Amino acid sequence: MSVRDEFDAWAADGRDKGMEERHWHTAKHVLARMPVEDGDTVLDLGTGSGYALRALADTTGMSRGYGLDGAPEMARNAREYTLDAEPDADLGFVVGDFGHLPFATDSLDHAFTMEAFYYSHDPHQTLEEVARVLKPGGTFYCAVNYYEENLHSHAWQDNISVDMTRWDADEYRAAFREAGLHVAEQDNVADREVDIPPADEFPTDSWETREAMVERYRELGTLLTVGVAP
Ligand SMILES: C[S@@+](CC[C@H](N)C(=O)[O-])C[C@H]1O[C@@H](n2cnc3c(N)ncnc32)[C@H](O)[C@@H]1O
Repeated sequence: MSVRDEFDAWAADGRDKGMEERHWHTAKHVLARMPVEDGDTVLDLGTGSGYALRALADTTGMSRGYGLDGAPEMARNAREYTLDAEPDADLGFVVGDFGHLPFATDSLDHAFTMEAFYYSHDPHQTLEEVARVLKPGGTFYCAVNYYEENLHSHAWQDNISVDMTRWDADEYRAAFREAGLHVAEQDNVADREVDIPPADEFPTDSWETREAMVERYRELGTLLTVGVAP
């Protein structure tokens, strides 16, 4: 199944909002670290419901944001939610693919992506595209929950028809550098909000042990890699 078919179905049955709720626990900490200044332009790759741009518009002086998504229904929902929110910045949602970013070279100040990068058909090409569209000194905040060290995420591929790339932290750093980005930092951002029941309630439907759930959320959390365009 294509990205379009898979994620249009998610948008149609409300899973875009479900993702937003789950991802917000760590995405908000990543967004708060982005050095967005007044007048900046920000790209959100795989924008889903578009919450990241609306949050940045609320908390920074950014003037323009583009949410790119391969699923037209996701982009349509994001547009609707954004109209309702009446953000201070000019936010637009475009349908496109991570392989060919529809932006001019050296045109964007920052890029963000949450739980989307690893769906790219060619993640190396996507990084080259990000490096191309960022202005010198522009940053790329790349956040993923599906990665090699997070053993608890490995089975996710079985439930989704789009191929997913599972890199470890070293591979992320190496790929960023190969694409010409400097690696400014890499970090695990813990999810401190997901409810973890007391030990005597395990096993649950999803978790054999409390230790495994603690490791997944409180220790591994979201892997963040930050690249800077030279
Ligand atoms: C798991 S969702 C995450 C959405 C949002 N960033 C969030 O945190 O909730 C991944 C999104 O990336 C989009 N996507 C996946 N592969 C893509 C590709 N190759 N090009 C453009 N968008 C893609 C999907 O349509 C989907 O909306």
